[in-house]
Amino acid sequence: MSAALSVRDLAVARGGLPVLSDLSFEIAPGHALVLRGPNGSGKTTLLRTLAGLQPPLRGTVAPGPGSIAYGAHANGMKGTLSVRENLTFWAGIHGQRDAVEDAMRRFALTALAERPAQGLSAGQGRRLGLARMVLTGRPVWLLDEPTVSLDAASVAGFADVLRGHLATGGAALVATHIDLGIDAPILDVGPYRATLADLDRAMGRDGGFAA
Ligand SMILES: Nc1ncnc2c1ncn2[C@@H]1O[C@H](COP(=O)(O)OP(=O)(O)OP(=O)(O)O)[C@@H](O)[C@H]1O
Repeated sequence: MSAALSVRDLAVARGGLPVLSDLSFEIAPGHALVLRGPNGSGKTTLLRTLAGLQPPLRGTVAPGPGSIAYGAHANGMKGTLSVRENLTFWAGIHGQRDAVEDAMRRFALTALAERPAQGLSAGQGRRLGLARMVLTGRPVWLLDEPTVSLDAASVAGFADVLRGHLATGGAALVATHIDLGIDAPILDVGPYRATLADLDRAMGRDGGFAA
């Protein structure tokens, strides 16, 4: 079976500076991979690159961004529109309008359906962002600290949704510091930290000693 996500010899940069290099991994359909590494080690940069939000320095990512749903933030929601209106809009873009009520139920948003998005708490907004991601209907989820601001019940609810996604052949790459109770290997980005040689390469220098 072909990989849901295949990354080959990837190098990524932030602000023009190489952050990670020589990364290769695959995620099979039905599987998740947990991203770990200290603050500033490049997890977000990697996820943004995989999502097609910024170009890689080198390497390949397959499939393209059209198969990938990124994020867990409520960014981009219309603050004056209600939770239901926002989700209906996003679901419509992805041909998933029939799935809106179920997504609201799964993220405990039904009671908040008529609430303007700008009136949500941080955790409620996070649940709205996760519901929007689910409504893309895309097979590969890239999640950047999805449980930040979530209470214990919401973390458990999210883990259930993620398990359901994997059970139906979806895949996920999740940067998280907490144990989601998902059976997934861990990819520590520490060993892939970019070197001075990567910086030289990115700046078009040969990295050798000056004569
Ligand atoms: N907007 C930016 N412009 C330039 N450099 C940035 C920017 N955001 C982050 N960086 C730098 O890029 C590097 C990688 O940051 P990144 O956010 O990918 O790490 P992270 O592993 O996700 O960190 P955290 O665990 O704190 O979320 C860090 O050195 C960081 O300081």
